[in-house]
Amino acid sequence: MAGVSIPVIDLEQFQGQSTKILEACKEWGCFRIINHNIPDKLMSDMKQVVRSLFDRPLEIKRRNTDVIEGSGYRAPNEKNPLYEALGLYDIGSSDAVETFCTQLDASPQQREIIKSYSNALHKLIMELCGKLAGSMGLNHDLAKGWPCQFRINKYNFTPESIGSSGVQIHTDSGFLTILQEDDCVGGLEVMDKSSGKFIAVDPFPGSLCVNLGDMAAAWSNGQFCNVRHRVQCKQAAIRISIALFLLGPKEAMVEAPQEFVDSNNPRLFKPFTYEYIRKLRLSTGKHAGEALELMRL
Ligand SMILES: O=C(O)CCC(=O)C(=O)O
Ligand SMILES: [Fe+2]
Repeated sequence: MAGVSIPVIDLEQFQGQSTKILEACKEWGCFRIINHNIPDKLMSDMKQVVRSLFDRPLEIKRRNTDVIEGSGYRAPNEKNPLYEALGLYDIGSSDAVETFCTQLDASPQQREIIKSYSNALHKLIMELCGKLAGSMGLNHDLAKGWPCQFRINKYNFTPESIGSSGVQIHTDSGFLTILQEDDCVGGLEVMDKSSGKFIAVDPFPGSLCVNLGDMAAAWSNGQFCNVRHRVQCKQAAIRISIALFLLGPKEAMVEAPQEFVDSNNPRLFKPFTYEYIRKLRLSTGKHAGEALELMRL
């Protein structure tokens, strides 16, 4: 749909925009943030580090093993032949960040950039989640102690691949994702839930894209949209994106607070753990929100 774009939220004006942000969460499940306090230089330095990590030989990338299923290196495969990823669980742990750097032979300078980026993004995602909870009239420390998965993505788009899929349609499994997309190469598309049509999310250098996942839909008793999205190959170029996923409580049940439930808004989902949904998605191969639908009461 030409001319339609996702909402833009100015984080410096957050107080005045809480209605806009809640509307974005409900109608889109995604929005852009500007004035987020992450320096442009840190974002571009990190992108350069990411490119260089992907240029490591395969045997080095393979050292980046899973900590939880799906958290480590993903080589291109039959389903997603253009796509490669490296990852880290949990970015809130400085030991895990050090291990990631060591596995990938990061230089001292690259290590500093990865550490600064991790700290800054971790702080931002926690603050953003707190602000969302606050806008819903609840305690700001909703996500205290929740683990965060970090993933860097590389798409090797070629002239032959134009029009094909880089990453297939999915929802993110966690609560909130902050995505630094490629500042030049587009391809991300989000589904407009009212029309079911995909909308291109074009590059917007300096901003960050926020997606809400399955946990946010469950926690809000279905008020927030777990946005379906995909990446399409639009041009023959390497595309880099950097994603931070705030997952969900480690052990506690995910369920909507009583404030979101009344006779007009009955409880929609059975309580479940984040781990349960993550495993259900992986074991069924259903990644586009169907696992959450199985939890409906
Ligand atoms: O590369 C992108 O822009 C999106 C990546 C994504 O959706 C994901 O890592 O979950
Ligand atoms: Fe995603």
